[in-house]
Amino acid sequence: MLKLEHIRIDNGGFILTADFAIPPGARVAVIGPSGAGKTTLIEAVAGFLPLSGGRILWGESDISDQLPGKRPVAMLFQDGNLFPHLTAAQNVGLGLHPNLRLSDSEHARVAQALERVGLSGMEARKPAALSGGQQSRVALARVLVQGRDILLLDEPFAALGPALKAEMLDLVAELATESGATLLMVSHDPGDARRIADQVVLVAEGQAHPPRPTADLLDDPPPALKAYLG
Ligand SMILES: Nc1ncnc2c1ncn2[C@@H]1O[C@H](COP(=O)(O)OP(=O)(O)OP(=O)(O)O)[C@@H](O)[C@H]1O
Repeated sequence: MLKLEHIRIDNGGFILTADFAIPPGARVAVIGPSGAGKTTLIEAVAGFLPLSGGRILWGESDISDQLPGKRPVAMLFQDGNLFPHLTAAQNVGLGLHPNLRLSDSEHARVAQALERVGLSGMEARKPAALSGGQQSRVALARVLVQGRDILLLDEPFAALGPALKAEMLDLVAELATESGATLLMVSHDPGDARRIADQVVLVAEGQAHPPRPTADLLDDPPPALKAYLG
């Protein structure tokens, strides 16, 4: 269980509060107007932003003061964040060790992760020699190889076309199910939420609201969501 216990985040004067729990293995979409605080919420869970109140718990442990690398989280950024001078395998290996000194079993884990996202045989290619979709797969393999309990995705596939985005979302859902990881995904697109999320956290008016079943919320949106959905 990921518990956000009366948390308060102060992001340069912008204040966001949240008080709810997310069951393990849930797939949660985080939606809301631009500037409402979706990234702020995800970054606080990842440990990139400190709390100014409350606690974040994973199971029984309080992770509020843990450094990002020590938390049970892996984050997939908007642009994938691949290094152009490194191969696909090296970019994935960074998920295990920033210095890329990997043991034999770690090299095997990198190869397995690349295979799982459909990139066998492309280990030695650099990002420039991969398509946009393949680059997204490398970034996803880097998240996967870390084997963390919580996956945080911030608008991960915004740059991809609709068909490719749908394919990547389905792959993320499959991988989360396989590993039992809890997924939190920021998206601007309610269609993404319907596609892979069983619950939705609405971020609006300074608050991240408790998760609600996706169809319930999107079929009968509260005013703040209605205004955003148009
Ligand atoms: N470093 C900062 N200093 C001051 N204010 C900030 C800082 N970073 C973000 N903010 C403000 O915090 C608020 C929330 O930003 P955040 O990026 O979390 O929103 P968002 O919902 O993810 O937006 P978008 O959908 O546009 O990406 C915004 O009003 C933004 O201007």
